[in-house]
Amino acid sequence: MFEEPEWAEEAPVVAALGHGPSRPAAASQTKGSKHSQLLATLRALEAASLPKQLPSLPGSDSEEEIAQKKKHPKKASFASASAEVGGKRKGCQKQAPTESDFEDEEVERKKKSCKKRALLDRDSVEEETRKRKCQKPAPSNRAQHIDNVEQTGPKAQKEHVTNDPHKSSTEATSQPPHSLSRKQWRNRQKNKRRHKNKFRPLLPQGQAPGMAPSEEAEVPPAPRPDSHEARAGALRARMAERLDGARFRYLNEQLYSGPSSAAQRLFQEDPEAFHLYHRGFQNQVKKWPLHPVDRIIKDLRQRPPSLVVADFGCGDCRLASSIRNPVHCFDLAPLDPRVTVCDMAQVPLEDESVDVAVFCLSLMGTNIRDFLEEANRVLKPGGLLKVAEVSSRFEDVRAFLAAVSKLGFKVNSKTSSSGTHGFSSFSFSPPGLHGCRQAGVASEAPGSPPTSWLNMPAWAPG
Ligand SMILES: C[S@@+](CC[C@H](N)C(=O)[O-])C[C@H]1O[C@@H](n2cnc3c(N)ncnc32)[C@H](O)[C@@H]1O
Repeated sequence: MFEEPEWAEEAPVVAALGHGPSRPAAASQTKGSKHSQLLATLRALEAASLPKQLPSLPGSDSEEEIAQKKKHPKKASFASASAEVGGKRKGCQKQAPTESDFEDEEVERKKKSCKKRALLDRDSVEEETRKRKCQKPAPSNRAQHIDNVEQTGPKAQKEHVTNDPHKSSTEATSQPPHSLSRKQWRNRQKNKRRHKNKFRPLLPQGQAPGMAPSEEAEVPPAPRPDSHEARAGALRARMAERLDGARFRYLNEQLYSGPSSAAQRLFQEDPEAFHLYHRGFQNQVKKWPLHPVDRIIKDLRQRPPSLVVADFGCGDCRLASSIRNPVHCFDLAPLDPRVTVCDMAQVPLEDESVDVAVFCLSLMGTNIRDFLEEANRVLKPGGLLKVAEVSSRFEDVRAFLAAVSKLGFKVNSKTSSSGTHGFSSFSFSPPGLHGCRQAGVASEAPGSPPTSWLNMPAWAPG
């Protein structure tokens, strides 16, 4: 195998052949010496040509080469490094195409192997170079050669990264195991991908499929309309709605079946129940073709806006919001800042201070008479009492009118509609504080319960 130190010793001889001086006196000696020199040079050239071919088979690990490496492990390391790198580069660029002994495929494989080895051997080459530099000065051609090697390193590395996909870091991990055939390995990769996709959560709308897994995990996917989650959500909403409806009916029943003081306590202790009641009430209102308070609003709009109005059981103050008149709003709990929270059996108003008293769907509880007497107290003489209720509550309208008349009120008008959403509206004129009281007291035996004055069935919401 060609070794660079020998080449360095032989090189001057070659140089003398072409450029040395000629002397005729020692012609024969010179001729013989020249002849032997020529032979030596030829041998050197022959020897020099051999190793150049051998590195064109790098990585082939031929028996010969392995044997050489075994014989001179250290030298072989450097020699193979320098010669292989240099030779392989040449082999890759020039020599391989001229090697007719080898198949193209073999040459390609060796080219790749050449690049790999160039990188791997770079370190050992550098190390050996350092050692040699310390031992003796490097010949120019060798130094140049090592320079080439030095250049080959990064270059080879670059090529290694850019041109050799089999050696990229990502692919290196997915190299087929030696025990598997290429086809088996491909199938395995395909299965892995399928498995991965199978358990990947659905991408939310607009999310790119290439998004990083961490991002996918951070953004919870929106459930599809027909998904189990969506159906469960809809079911939960329906159940909650039903539960609210049931609680509304329960509260409604409570308000009608007990005295107003009990209703007041109920909402004081559980303010949320009041809101729930009103949500239920609003749901009922949506089903009605006409809200009775709108009829009262229409009527009051035709009257002077200076009239003072008292709304008993005002709810969300729809009346006060719809007319220009000053309105006193009373209720058991506030849905609006204008509300004065109180039991309407006792409102904080002066006697004979209002022009119009309104009870719209608010004659609830067993002490209706107390409400009407309180209205009579605050109404000015010549004032107006307006009552609107669900028609079904008036089992006997005449009985109702008779009871109210006993309090001193005079019936002005009545309108009634039947059916599920039927309402009855009445308008009364109060006889004045004194007369009302006399009428009320006169009609009832002392100490008798208010329910004995008038029995009105509770409104049962549909
Ligand atoms: C069915 S809502 C009607 C609300 C409003 N008047 C309307 O027509 O939209 C009945 C209202 O009367 C109130 N109410 C019932 N009894 C009451 C009482 N003793 N004192 C004050 N408000 C009462 C209830 O709290 C409820 O807000």
